Amino acid sequence: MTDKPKIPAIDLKQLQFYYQSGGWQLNLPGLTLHCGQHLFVRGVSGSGKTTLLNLLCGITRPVSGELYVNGQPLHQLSSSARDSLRAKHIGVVFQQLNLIPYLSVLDNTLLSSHFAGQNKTDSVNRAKTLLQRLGLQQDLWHKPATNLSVGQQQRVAIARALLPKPTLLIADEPTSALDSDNRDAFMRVMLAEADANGCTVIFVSHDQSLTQYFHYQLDMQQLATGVQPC
Ligand SMILES: Nc1ncnc2c1ncn2[C@@H]1O[C@H](COP(=O)(O)OP(=O)(O)OP(=O)(O)O)[C@@H](O)[C@H]1O
Repeated sequence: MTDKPKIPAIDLKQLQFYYQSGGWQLNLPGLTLHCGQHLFVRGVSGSGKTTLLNLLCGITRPVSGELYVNGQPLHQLSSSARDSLRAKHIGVVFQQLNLIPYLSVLDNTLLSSHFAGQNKTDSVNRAKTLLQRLGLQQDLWHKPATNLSVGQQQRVAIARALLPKPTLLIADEPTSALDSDNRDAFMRVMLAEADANGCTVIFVSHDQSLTQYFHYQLDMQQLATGVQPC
């Protein structure tokens, strides 16, 4: 009996995207990433890194081409179906973090498990453990997110993204405000959590020193010419 072929975590083919205002275009011939692989993406400012992440997590839809995430055809799904897939399976850390200013650190963290439909008591316990491992101690948990420094907010954002144990984690410059000790702790917690849950990671950063943490690295120029990470 032969093994069933494994479904890639990410599989894109001849993907094209441009904004309504025109001018700039993203053309990606192909990219395949398998479950559990961790990819570091770099590129000069304006090369399309954030646009690529928005496509991969279904916030925007490609103009043409095919984009499969865990076998789901994102290029064919409605906006609400893409939102539902993201809530259940994709953890995202946006460059702007998108924390709710008036909610506490703990409630911001819990939002992801709420949208994923997970058990509240289990989620609260796991959220507290994650926050602690990221160096955010109990005295901060009930403060509004806006009372935190940007580096602390970045750690809340990764805790929120990791909480529901996503199958795909997408992070856009999530460590830009962290000092080196907190950045290293952040990377260790993020990747240990990802490995424990078989989660695929796509991580965008300008910080070249972080490439040591990843299985593969690519720049946007390589992606635009169809270079594969393996
Ligand atoms: N909402 C938008 N409408 C029109 N053009 C946009 C929009 N967002 C980005 N762009 C353009 O698309 C291109 C890619 O932008 P994107 O933000 O993806 O780049 P980036 O590599 O993430 O940049 P940075 O490293 O500075 O964050 C740029 O030329 C940018 O001006």
